[in-house]
Amino acid sequence: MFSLIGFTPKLVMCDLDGTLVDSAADIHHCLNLALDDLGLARVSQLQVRNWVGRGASRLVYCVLEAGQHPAGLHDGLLAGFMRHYQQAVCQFSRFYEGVPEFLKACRQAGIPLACVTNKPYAPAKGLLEALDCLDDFQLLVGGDTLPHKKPHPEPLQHCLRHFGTRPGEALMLGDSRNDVEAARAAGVPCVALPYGYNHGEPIEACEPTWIVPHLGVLLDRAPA
Ligand SMILES: O=C(O)COP(=O)(O)O
Ligand SMILES: [Mg+2]
Repeated sequence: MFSLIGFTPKLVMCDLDGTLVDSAADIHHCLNLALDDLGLARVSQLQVRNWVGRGASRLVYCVLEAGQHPAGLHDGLLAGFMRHYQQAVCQFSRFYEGVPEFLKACRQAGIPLACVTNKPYAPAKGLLEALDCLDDFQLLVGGDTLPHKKPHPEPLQHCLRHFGTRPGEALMLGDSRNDVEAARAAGVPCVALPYGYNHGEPIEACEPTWIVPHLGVLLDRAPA
């Protein structure tokens, strides 16, 4: 395990949306239910895929801006979205290729896992629970857990302190510029996945330490 990156990390910090879980269909569905409640036009799943990654509040601002709706609707739409999403966080969401095997391998190797997401804590916990992997993570940091979220290094530094791990001995896994920049600012090497949500920008442009097609590649098995 981990021969591709040349060291065995003492802590693996994982982004959630777009890295472990393809969650855009549920986010899209619940956003549209909240838009319906307010009599506003629906958005497409492609739009949502380009907006996810900076937390729920920013997501709602993107929706309002795209529909040319007044910013004053933000708090109402956010509350509606959170209500719907909390009730139906995992109707369509699925792990990406290699994720269950990767989590299992880390568990078996005794490598602690933290989930570091910009998604608010409550739905992040609900999603991990629904996918039956909450217990794989010794720590969950949501977008509303600390004063700053990614790309600020604070969530990663919080994890490093919690586990007493030095930055260079940890590993960040992510799909977006937020993850790569947070890792860089915290001094943590970063494996990026190219399949997630990066606001339309190729992940190469963010210059992560490594890019792998899926997390199964880190397990040193021959690809299927
Ligand atoms: O919900 C979001 O904004 C994305 O969260 P992520 O940090 O898990 O990609
Ligand atoms: Mg992400």
